[in-house]
Amino acid sequence: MQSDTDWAVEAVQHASSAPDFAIQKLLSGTHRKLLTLVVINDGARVLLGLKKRGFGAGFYNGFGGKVDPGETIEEAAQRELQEEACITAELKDAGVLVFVFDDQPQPWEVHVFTASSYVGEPAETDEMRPQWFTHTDVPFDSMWADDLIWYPYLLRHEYFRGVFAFRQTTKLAWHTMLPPSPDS
Ligand SMILES: Nc1[nH]c(=O)nc2c1ncn2[C@H]1C[C@H](O)[C@@H](COP(=O)(O)OP(=O)(O)OP(=O)(O)O)O1
Repeated sequence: MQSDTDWAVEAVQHASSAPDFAIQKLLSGTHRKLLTLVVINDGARVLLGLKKRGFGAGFYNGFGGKVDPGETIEEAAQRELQEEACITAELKDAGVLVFVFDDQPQPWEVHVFTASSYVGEPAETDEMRPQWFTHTDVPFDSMWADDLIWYPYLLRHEYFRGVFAFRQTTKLAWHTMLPPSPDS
C-alpha cells in the first residue's frame, strides 16, 4: 500500500476555516511521517494501551509507531503490535488520519487498522500497558483529542479519513472528516 493523501491537501484547500499553518504545511509538499495504529475491537470492547514513555506518554492509545525504511505500512503495523502488545492479528484497514502541527515541520500520516481477534496474550511491555475498555467506556479524557471524533467511525466499521490541525502539539485547533474514497 502506498501513501496517497492528496485528499488531505484538497480538504484544507477547500475548507475556509482551516488554519493557515495547516494549509501551508500540507501544501508545502514536506514529506509526511508515516505511522501506524492498531485498535483491537472484539465487538464489545477495544484493547488499548497506556503509553508509558515517549510521544503521548500518559495517554491511552492503540498500538503502533513509525514505519521503518523498507517496510510496508502493514508490516510496520504488525511489528509494532507485536513489540508493544505481544500479539499478532489479521489486520483490516480502518482509516487514515493526517495530523498537522504548528510547532513541527512535518505532517504525520497515521494508518489505522482494526482486528476482531488476535493470536497471543496481550502483555505489558516497556512501552505500553494493555487494558480492555467497553465501547461505552472508552477513556477519551485520557486520549488524544482527535480520538473522540474518529472512534465512532471505527466502532461502526465505517472507513474514515480525517485531517486534524494541532497547536502546541496536543491542542486540537481544527479538523475535517471526509467521506470514504470510491476505491476504499
Ligand atoms: N493525535 C493522535 N491520535 C491518536 O489516536 N494516535 C496518535 C496521534 N498522534 C500519534 N498517534 C499514534 C501514532 C503512533 O501509533 C504513536 C506514535 O508512535 P511512536 O512515537 O510511539 O513511534 P515509535 O513506537 O516508532 O517510537 P519510538 O520507538 O519511541 O521511536 O501514536
